[in-house]
Amino acid sequence: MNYAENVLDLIGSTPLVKLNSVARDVAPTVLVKLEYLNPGGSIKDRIALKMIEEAEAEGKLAPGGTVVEPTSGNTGVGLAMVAQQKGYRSVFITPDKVGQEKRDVLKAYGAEVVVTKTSVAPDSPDSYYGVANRLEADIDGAYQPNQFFNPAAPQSHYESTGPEIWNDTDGAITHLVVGAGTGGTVTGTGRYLKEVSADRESGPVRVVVADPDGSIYSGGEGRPYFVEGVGEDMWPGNYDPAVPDEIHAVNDAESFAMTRRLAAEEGLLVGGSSGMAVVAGLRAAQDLGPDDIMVIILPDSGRGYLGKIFSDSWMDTQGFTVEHAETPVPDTLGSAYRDGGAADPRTQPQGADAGTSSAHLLDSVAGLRIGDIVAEKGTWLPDSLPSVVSAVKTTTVAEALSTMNRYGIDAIPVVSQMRDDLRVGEVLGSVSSAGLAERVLHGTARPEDEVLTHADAALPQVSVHATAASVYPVLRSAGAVMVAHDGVIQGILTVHDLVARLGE
Ligand SMILES: N[C@@H](CCSC[C@H](N)C(=O)O)C(=O)O
Repeated sequence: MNYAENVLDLIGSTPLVKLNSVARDVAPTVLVKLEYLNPGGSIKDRIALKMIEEAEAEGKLAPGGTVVEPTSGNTGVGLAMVAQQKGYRSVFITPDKVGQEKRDVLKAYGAEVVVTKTSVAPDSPDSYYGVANRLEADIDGAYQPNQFFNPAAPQSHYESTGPEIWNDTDGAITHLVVGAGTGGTVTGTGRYLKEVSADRESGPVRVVVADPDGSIYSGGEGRPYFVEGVGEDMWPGNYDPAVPDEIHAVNDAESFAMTRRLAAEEGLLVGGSSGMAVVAGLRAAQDLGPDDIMVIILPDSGRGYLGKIFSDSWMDTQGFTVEHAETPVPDTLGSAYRDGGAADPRTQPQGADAGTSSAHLLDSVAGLRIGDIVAEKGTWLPDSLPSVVSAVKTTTVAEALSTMNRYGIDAIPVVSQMRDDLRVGEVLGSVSSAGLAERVLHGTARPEDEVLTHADAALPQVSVHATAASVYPVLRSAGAVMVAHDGVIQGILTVHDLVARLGE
């Protein structure tokens, strides 16, 4: 009989598969390592097991103990699985950019989940690191593996991921491509492969790091991005900068487009960090020849992102372009639609346009593209007016009110920093002149208060690709909407902006 004694025995030994369709324009053989085939669904099972075993061996974790860890999800799943099998309680702290599906998975394993804000500084007590430290101190018998600094994490890749890749390529791998988050995968796997190939005639393995645009590894300031589980806003001890040979910044739009292509063309349902790694790999492969063998690590499955990267409406709302394969409707079906049967899906609004009506909007406005209205608005606004009028979180209620009065705007976003290219993740909420004025008049807000303490939910967000007709119902109830393209806010649209387009 062939079976494992325990699910933990199934961690590792993941296969390599060749990319065909998406890599057809590059010369090297491009192989991907399918880490979603680990039992917890990601590469993080490897570090979870190693960190817990080391903690037990060192007496840091004992029966009755609790595992506490800040995580963007996958390390949490690995730790939850290991903790459950070994009889420990587990508590995970995840930033709010982590999707609900991932949190539900943690709970399914029996873990407890605490959610923190994504847009807080890493050294804030309210960041997911800060809350984890507090819980570790408060819970009796708690142990925080600390994937960002625990040397057992890179060691697990040095002992397993690296040797697996070396053996499965018969020592022929020339390039390793890997996303960096905590830094453990690139440090451990890269270090092993470089060492084992050091004396090779063809030279050592070259390590290519893929990094979300905005993250510090590729020179960013730690600005927010949508891709999950990779990139950083602080330097983790497990990232050894001596290991990478090149680092590529990849933006969310490129990562998500490739993630969808991997599912649609290669049969690989993987997460956004996998799409990001493949974009970086194919970029690096442009300069390589047919004898090169590239291995790209795909960290997790796409099942945790069905409500995001694989949801047309989520993608649309963030302003990402959704490519659709053309599905021809048979002629007979088409004529049935034409003959007054059911509505023809080819002509019905989809995504953001679905389920709304343009009956109450004049034809001259209804069909206008929101992105065009916002761009046009930019051409006649005074130069002094930023494309997105907003209030930085630390400004006062009085200043926010005066900004809205000055520009004649009813509602503005509250942001972490003033930016020309404001990212969706930098929007913390919104304030309206009516709402703030009412609070001041009722004494529940003082003019000198920080505006963030009186912010409401963020303004609704729509895509540049949406039409005025589809956006109008939201606009009418909210008064203003944020218009996004590729995760960046292009401007604010108000009902007045639609009125201004009448008669043009
Ligand atoms: N800063 C990153 C996440 C860091 S790595 C965490 C790890 N992948 C995990 O599963 O916990 C982000 O922006 O998501």
